[in-house]
Parts: sequence; C-alpha cells; structure tokens
Amino acid sequence: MSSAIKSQAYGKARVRVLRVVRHPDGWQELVDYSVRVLLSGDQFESSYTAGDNRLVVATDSQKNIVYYLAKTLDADKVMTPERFAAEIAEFMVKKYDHVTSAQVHITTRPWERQQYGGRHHPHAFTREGKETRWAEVVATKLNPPSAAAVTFAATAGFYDLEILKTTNSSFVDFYRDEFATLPDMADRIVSTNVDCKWRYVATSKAALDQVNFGAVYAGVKSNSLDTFSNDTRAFVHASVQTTLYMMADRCLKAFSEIDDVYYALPNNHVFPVDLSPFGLKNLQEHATVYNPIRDPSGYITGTISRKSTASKL
Ligand SMILES: O=c1[nH]c(=O)c2[nH]c(=O)[nH]c2[nH]1
Repeated sequence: MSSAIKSQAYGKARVRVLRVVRHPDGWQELVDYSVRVLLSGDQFESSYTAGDNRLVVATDSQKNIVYYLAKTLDADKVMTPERFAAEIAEFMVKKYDHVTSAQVHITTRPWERQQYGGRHHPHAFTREGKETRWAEVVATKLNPPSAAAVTFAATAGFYDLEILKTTNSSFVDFYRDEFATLPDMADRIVSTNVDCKWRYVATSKAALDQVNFGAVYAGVKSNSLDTFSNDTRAFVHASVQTTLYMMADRCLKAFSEIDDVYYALPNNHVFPVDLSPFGLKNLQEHATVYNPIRDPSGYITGTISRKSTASKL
C-alpha cells in the first residue's frame, strides 16, 4: 500500500466514572467525569496497516485502567480533573513501553450540594444548569521507550457559563460602509456563554502535583465574572473584544501558574424590538422590550499571554 500514516491515536471515549469519598462523619463528596484516553506511538502503526494487534492495548483495557485508578488512587488525586488526568496519562506511558504519548481529556458533570434551611446536605446533590469544567493532560516520553523522562502539557477550562447584563455595555464608532446597517448602541444588553481555557506553566508531574487546580478554576471563573459585571471602566465594555482582553489580563495577573488564556465569547444578540409602528418608543435609550436571537451570534475569540515570558513557577 502506498499511503503513509501521518498521525494516529486511539483509545476510549466517554468513560463515565463517578467517584464518591465517604468521610467517617457521614459527609460525602462526589465527582462525575467523562474521560477520554488516547494513546499514540509508532509501534501502533502496524495495527492500522497490517492487521497486527499484538501491541494494541484494547480500548476496553484502557477503560478498566480508568476505573482501577479511580478506585486505588488517594482521593486528592481523583477529585480534580487535572490531577486525575495527569495520573492516568502518567500510568499509561509508564506501564506500556510502546506508548510514547497519552492524552487524557476529562469533562466534568457538576453536582451542587443540596441545601435545606441554610444547611448543606451531607450526601444529596442537584444538577445545576451551570458551566462545564474540563481538563486535558498529555504525557509524552522524551526518549521513548524509556519512561525515565516524561514531559506533561496540561490545559483546563470551562464552557457554557451563560451570563447577561442589562446595561453597561456599548458598541459605537465601528467601521461604516454600505454594509453597516447596525446603529451605534451607546447602552445595550450583552449576553454570552463563556468558553475559556488556559494552559498550565508546569511541565513535570512533580510541578503539576503542586498546583491548586481548584483555586485556579474558581479564580479564572470569578475574575471573568467580575470583569464582565463590575469593571466600570467604560472602555472595558466598548465591545466584547475589550471585555475579553480585560478578563484574560486579570486572570494572567492573578495566576502565575498559567501561561495563556483563550476565550471564545459568542455575542448572543438581544435587540430592542422596533415598536414605532404602534406609536411606541422602544429603541436606544427607550428600550425595555427585546428580542433575544440565538442565530446568528457574534463570535469573539482571542488567546492572551504575558508580554514577557519571565514569570514562571
Ligand atoms: O462587541 C461587539 N463586537 C463586535 O465586533 C460587534 N459586531 C456587531 O455587529 N456587534 C458587535 N459587538
């Protein structure tokens, strides 16, 4: 056959694992994950080109390893997606000589602890319609097949954090030509579903083990929300683009653990309805009745990093 494999990776996707930690006093915690494992290495090529399965670690076996590690690892290595992904990725490259790289992607299903009379329930949860947190760790052998030196690349993020504010956003003085029909909007509703991801500085397992992933996740989220809602500098809200940049700038200042931040912010348009045919003023400063439209949306993206690379862990 004359075709060459340019790249290949295989594994198990959507491995659903729910891990519970039961404390002696009755307090219980859970995480609910969907795990995807992808293994790669040159020696898998013959399974694609020659029907040779001898080195193929069955995707079923990979699924079993996810459950085995979920059971046997200390709770702190499982209860954040970043740490669990790093453990699985490291296990795969160390266990199998012919695996040169393992990519592990974990998506979480968030459960909120139920509250009754202001008290947190010890073991009952409810599924909130909130954002989805995820993490991905790739472990790669530097000198395969030796697992003596393995480098790690960790990214994490969340998507579908839906937010809206009814004022304190504008979009004016944009490019005007024969296609520009949108009027200047000195004050408008702005709404988005925040999709955010960030790259960790740490490239060794030992350094990753030191990172407080939960704090970074919570901090990136709260910095994003705070910029959107509470930053009163007018230029921050001159467009979704400026808001995006200020969100990322805040996160990079707050967390030396991360190298860069990517946002995709759909601009979910909420336009005032023209009610002038009925003698009613509802445009510009008179607007109180709007038509939210899902399609099309604006889509503003950017990856922001520090100007100098001096700041490392
Ligand atoms: O914040 C915005 N940025 C744009 O680029 C844009 N374009 C548009 O039609 N509305 C908006 N809003």
